[in-house]
This record gives sequence, structure tokens and C-alpha cells, in this order.
Amino acid sequence: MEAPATFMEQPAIFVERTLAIIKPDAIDQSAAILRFIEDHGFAILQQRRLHMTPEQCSDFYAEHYGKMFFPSLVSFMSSGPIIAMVLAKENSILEWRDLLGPTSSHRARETHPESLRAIYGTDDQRNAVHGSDSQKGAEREIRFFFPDAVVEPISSGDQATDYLVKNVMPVLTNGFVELCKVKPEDPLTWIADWLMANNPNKPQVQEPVA
Ligand SMILES: Nc1ncnc2c1ncn2[C@@H]1O[C@H](COP(=O)(O)OP(=O)(O)OP(=O)(O)O)[C@@H](O)[C@H]1O
Repeated sequence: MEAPATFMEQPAIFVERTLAIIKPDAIDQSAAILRFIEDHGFAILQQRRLHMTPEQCSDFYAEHYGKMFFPSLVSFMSSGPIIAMVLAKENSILEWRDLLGPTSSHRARETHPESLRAIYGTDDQRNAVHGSDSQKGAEREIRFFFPDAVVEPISSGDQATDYLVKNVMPVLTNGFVELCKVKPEDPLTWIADWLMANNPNKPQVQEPVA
């Protein structure tokens, strides 16, 4: 016997988060860089503008401690405001690194002229933008700038499907059935109101006894 048709395709969601920074040398170009980020399909989950102290910069770039360029890197990164962001997209760590281009802006202009560092960077150090280089790095860096952020990975694949099937689809399906019966002129507002009225998780307020 044929399996009954499901009401809706079950979604498969694969999301990865990365930390991006617009560095002090490119802060005046932040509107264009933010547009570039959104045009490339990244969701900006969190965003904050801040001015780091030299101590915070030393902590953030601790892996480079002892290198020749470390003192000037700390002084550059603490020279003005930055924008730190959590970006989300499938394969976001690699994809964002690709869009940045090589570390040196000079080299980026030679080999990756379309990259952000080629367009907005100046030299080997003032290279406009940063991106985490691994999953572990992304977790550490996201925690560094957004300590209150949820740190466990965003649900993906089967885990996300299970969550939606268990917690969202049954109520949503009932709502859609009602929606199809009523066929209102503005279906989105109608379904939003219906969900507010039929949310099984809404707090039950007891009427005061007269
Ligand atoms: N040779 C260098 N001279 C001056 N500054 C440098 C040099 N190499 C790296 N830097 C600075 O230190 C930062 C961190 O260097 P790293 O090798 O981690 O490069 P990256 O991973 O491409 O950059 P980021 O970590 O900022 O995304 C660079 O982005 C750049 O600002």
C-alpha cells in the first residue's frame, strides 16, 4: 500500500556559525560590508559595536603572542571601534574566509580582486575584516564577544527535524487546516493571530475568584 502523502515536506536545516569582525580601518565602510554580508546569504544573528582595550586585543589574538607584528596588531585593533558579528549560514566558516581573501590586502588585490580585503583593506595588517578559521575557533570567538550567547551548536539535520516535528508541526498543521477552510484575505496575519490564540504553551492565567 502507498504511504499517505505528508502535509508538508519536512525541512532539513544545516547551519554553522562564525565570528566576523569589521576592523577599525574599515569601520567607515561598514554599511557596504554589512550589505555584502547579507547579499551573500548570511544571517547576522548578533552584532555589536565596541572599542577594544589593548588587553582585550592581546587576549583575542593570544595565539600570535611573541610574533614580530603582535605589538602593532594590538595597537591597530585597539585604535578605534570595531563591529563584531555572529554570522550563520551553511558552511559559513569556510565561505566567509573565502570572501575575505588572503591575509595581506596587497596579495588579495593580486590574487582575489573581488575579495573584501582586496576592496577594503590597506596592507598586511590593516586588512579590514576578520573571520574565524575553524569550528573550535568560532566557538571561542563567539563566546569572547557574546558571552551570553547560546554556545551549543544550532540544531541541524535530523535533530532540527525532530524538534520541529515534535514541537511545531502538529499545532501548525491544525492552523493551516483552519486557514484553508477560512481563506482569509491576509493569511499571514490570520495564522499569526490563530497561533497566538491556540498556542498550547501559552501561560494559563487563572481568573481571580470573585
Ligand atoms: N606579517 C604580518 N604583518 C603585519 N600584520 C600581520 C601579519 N600577519 C598577520 N597580521 C595581522 O594579524 C592578523 C591575524 O593574523 P592571521 O595569521 O591569524 O591572519 P588571518 O587569519 O587571515 O586574519 P584574522 O585572524 O584577522 O582573520 C591579520 O589579520 C593581520 O591583521
